[in-house]
Amino acid sequence: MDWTKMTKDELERQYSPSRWSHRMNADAVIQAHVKALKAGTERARALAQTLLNVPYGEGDGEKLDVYIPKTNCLDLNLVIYIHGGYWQFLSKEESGFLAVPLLDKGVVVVAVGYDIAPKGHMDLMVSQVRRSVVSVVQQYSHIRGLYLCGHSAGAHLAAMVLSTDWSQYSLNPQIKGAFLVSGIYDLLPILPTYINEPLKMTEEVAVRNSPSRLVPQLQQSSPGCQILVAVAENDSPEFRKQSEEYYATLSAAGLKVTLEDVPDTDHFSVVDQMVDPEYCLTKLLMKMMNS
Ligand SMILES: N[C@@H](CC(=O)c1ccccc1NC=O)C(=O)O
Repeated sequence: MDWTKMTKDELERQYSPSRWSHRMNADAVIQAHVKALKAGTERARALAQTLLNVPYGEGDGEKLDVYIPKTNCLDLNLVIYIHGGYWQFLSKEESGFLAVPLLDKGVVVVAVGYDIAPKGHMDLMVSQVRRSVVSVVQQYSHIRGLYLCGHSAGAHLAAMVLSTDWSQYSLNPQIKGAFLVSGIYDLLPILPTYINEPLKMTEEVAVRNSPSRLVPQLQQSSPGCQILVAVAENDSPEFRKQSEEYYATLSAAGLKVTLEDVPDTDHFSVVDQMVDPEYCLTKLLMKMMNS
């Protein structure tokens, strides 16, 4: 069904990922997700050489964590991870888990912090993640390749980074690949829902921050970027449609994009399993970096 024909209740159901898990009830699945992210981040902090709370701007929330392989080799790839949580939950403190499988393979992982709502608003969060990428490129200019990975609201923010008009910034980061996991690319359907209560987006804000409408800018800014749009098999029909439609738009624009429908996953397990080096998305990310 077209979202414009849905009631507020139905939209809220479609945009409540925890209600669609086949593993657990809504509260339990979120709890398990946060627990898995925290445990993974703790492991990563033990395994890596870390630089925590590195500022990328003046604001209190404008800090990032760097996870560096202990066996220092030259020619490293770097992945910037942008956490999810509907622009109002989670932080970089539980967002280092992706380093667990990648450190061994000589990949630096950066977990970006940004000001979630109600402190932050959509334009600010988008500006923060863009500036964090510029700052990482300035700091690590010698790296082999720069990649982005984002989950849920973080996939939205990563897609907004790809669609940046860099003429406003001090440099143009060459992003080699982007891993967009269970993202939202059109913000209009969430305007009438509870998700927008702390965000307070107007239609104008939602329109200018919807990656689905910024594909021409992406084509200009990131024409060679390899993009993987991944969605969980058990994501809600609306979430699945968000990924399918964004993939189709990118593909029609001639971009290098693939759609990955990840079997036997829900909105949360689709990303928290990335601590496992044998998980299909972890392998695909490694493959992207080695291609
Ligand atoms: N109300 C949302 C909550 C949610 O999405 C969420 C909550 C805590 C941490 C992460 C979340 N979502 C995505 O990462 C839900 O029903 O799943």
